[in-house]
Amino acid sequence: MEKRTDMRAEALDTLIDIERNKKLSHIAIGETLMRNQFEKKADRAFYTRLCEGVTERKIYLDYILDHYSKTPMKKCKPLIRSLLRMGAYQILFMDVRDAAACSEAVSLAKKRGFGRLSGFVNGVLRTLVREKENLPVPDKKDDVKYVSITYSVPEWLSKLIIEQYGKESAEKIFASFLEARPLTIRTNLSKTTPEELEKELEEAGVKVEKGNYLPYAFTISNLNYLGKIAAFRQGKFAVQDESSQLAVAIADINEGDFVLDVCAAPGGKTFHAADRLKGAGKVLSRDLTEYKTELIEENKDRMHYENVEVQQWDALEEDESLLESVDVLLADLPCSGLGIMGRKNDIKYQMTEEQLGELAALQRQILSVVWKYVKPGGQMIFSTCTLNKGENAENIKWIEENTPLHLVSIEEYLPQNLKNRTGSQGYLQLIPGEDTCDGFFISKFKRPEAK
Ligand SMILES: C[S@@+](CC[C@H](N)C(=O)[O-])C[C@H]1O[C@@H](n2cnc3c(N)ncnc32)[C@H](O)[C@@H]1O
Repeated sequence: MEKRTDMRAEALDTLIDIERNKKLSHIAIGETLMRNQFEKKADRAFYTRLCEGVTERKIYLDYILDHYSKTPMKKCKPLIRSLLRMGAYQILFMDVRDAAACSEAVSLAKKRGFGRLSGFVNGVLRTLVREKENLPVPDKKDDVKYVSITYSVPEWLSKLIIEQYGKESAEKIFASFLEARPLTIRTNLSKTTPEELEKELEEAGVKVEKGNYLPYAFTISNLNYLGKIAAFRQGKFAVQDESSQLAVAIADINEGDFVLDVCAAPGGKTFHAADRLKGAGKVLSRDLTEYKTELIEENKDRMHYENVEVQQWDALEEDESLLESVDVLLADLPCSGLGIMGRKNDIKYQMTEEQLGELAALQRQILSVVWKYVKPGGQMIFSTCTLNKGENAENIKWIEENTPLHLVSIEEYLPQNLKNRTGSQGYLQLIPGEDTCDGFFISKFKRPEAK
């Protein structure tokens, strides 16, 4: 129990750090884990779940707390607000004794110099415990507000997804983001087989389940650190969602091909492509900054693909030396990331409507430069990890109208459970809640052969 108290104090500091310094939650959490090296797996899990849970359910928690507090959460001091959110999250979503959630919050308030507000914290949380079976429900007649509060998403985002996918799908999408996400991996087929990898991981005590779409994909659990797993250190697998794996699965990559990945960090698709080249051919893997290219280099060091060349290059700048030279162009462009909100809790709070428009425009600017690298008869895979149609459906229309490239069917590359949707038209939108993966958009274009 003493340890748990420490975990709550750590979580409180992290949540304040996120709010005050506008730090990304996974960075703030990662820094604390790195600094403290909590020994017990259960402590780490408790701390992480509390920080992530409070962050992802912030809007809902404030709605509930506002019902039981005389002072609205917006007006509370940051420390008290975070303490109340933490208490409410434990009471409503965690397997923790209610009395412990309340008393630990009160004791933390006192320890941090807010003794005179400890009665207020106690009162709000104890009322919540009493009313827990009788919680307020947002007004169902107002779709946007209802979805926004229930699934903790800003109203503009609730409105956007309802407009683009309908209310029922929007609810499924946002509900799925609140579920635990499994860690998905891709077998590096040039280094091992899926069967051997599965066996090796199980022998190391890792729980392994088959993927839903690709024969070389697995989800893994019951592990401490990836770095402790020999198969990972030896580059036998990469962490990659199946949706992202599908982006390379739909490309025809043949041994000897020249593949260019224009926005590559940390290298998920680069190394998948390299794996398919089986040592013959080359992947030129580019990203904008040194920090990003170093991330690709780190993965290269671990996975040892000699035929991957990493370069710092701004995709907006035309590289004349590459014109009409590339067999397969991977254009996995910067996007709003609305498809991976379940993994990255901050996206929904940090993204804005204006940024959506700016990102779609940036994608077009990059596309207007990079399509020219595709050789006649070559292909371009355009993908994003977003659900926003302005960056997806509208951009593929733009590519067809503004370049000689045209969409080609991807149906034959798709697994049975993704066939008969839009694959024959050359694209697929993967939808969380309906599909068992991140929200992702994939499309395939071909440049006509020279006459
Ligand atoms: C969606 S991520 C790429 C993910 C990667 N393809 C993978 O599978 O691991 C988009 C990347 O585009 C990069 N980027 C943004 N603007 C860029 C530019 N002007 N030139 C090159 N890369 C850029 C970002 O740094 C980011 O790493």
